[in-house]
Amino acid sequence: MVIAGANRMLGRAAASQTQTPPPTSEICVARWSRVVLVAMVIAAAGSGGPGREPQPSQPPSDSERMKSSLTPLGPPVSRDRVIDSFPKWYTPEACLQLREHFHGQVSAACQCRNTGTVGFCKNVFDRDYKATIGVDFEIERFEIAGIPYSLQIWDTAGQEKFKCIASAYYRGAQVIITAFDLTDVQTLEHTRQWLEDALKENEAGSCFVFLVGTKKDLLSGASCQQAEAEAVHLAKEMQAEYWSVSAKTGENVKAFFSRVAALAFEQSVLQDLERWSSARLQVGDGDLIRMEGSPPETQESKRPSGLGCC
Ligand SMILES: Nc1nc2c(ncn2[C@@H]2O[C@H](COP(=O)(O)OP(=O)(O)OP(=O)(O)O)[C@@H](O)[C@H]2O)c(=O)[nH]1
Repeated sequence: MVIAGANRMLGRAAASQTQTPPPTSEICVARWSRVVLVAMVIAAAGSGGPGREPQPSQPPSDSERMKSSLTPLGPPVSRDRVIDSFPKWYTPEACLQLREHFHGQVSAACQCRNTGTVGFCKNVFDRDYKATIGVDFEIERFEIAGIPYSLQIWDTAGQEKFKCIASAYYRGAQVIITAFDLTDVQTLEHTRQWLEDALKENEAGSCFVFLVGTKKDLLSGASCQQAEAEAVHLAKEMQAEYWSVSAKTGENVKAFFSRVAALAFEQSVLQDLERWSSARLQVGDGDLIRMEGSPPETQESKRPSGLGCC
């Protein structure tokens, strides 16, 4: 099954990623989280240290996937990846998070700060369709409320013949994005199956779910409204948040990925705050969320890791 928009949309949004991470001397908290694209689903992620990103050729191991990663402070991210305020939804009818601010605990833990910015993302739209073979992988770096944060984006193939490969990448996703072609309502139906497959591999209620209609540039007026109304209806059933985007014009792409990143970031911080509730948490010099004390004993924390807690 082919859903248009996934790769190219990612290409645009996943931009100038894959820069070499800095040395792991300073550490901040960000949980592994992944975005799985079910034919276009994403999983968000905190980036690991040098050489610690999972390789695109194989699904991440349990330790890579589950451990709370300790993100080194990186070089400044590009200006359009800086998120200072909680990004808004696209459709209030199909949105589970209508609030407009970061969770109070997250705002308190993070000290917003301005950073210098360098560069802009590559802005590519490819009109030729090249099928995803199995899975594509991108890392997109953000700065959210002054804290460096990375999304790992696993774009799984939409074609039926790659289904087995794709499903190996669903587990441990923090965000699931399932996409369809707004100009072909039949593709909307397929999103149910992709979502079901992705949810099977994850704990109930552990993922943010997004339904995304692509090729918005090809529709307007009543036909666009009609397609969106059907999508919003399905999104409500799926307990998903709905977005319409265009990879070609870039409409809503940045806003969408900002929203995904912000929700994933907030959840990561809240989970880490909960896990470390007995420890003292502090934002160090505006650069890092710094933990002191011992985290609760978990299987994760018992695993040997080169990334110690600061
Ligand atoms: N006009 C227009 N074309 C688009 C848009 N998004 C994708 N396309 C085109 O649709 C075709 C398929 O896009 P892909 O993103 O590769 O589709 P996909 O669903 O990811 O495909 P698989 O990864 O193989 O599942 C390509 O020819 C793209 O150029 C869009 O927003 N507008």
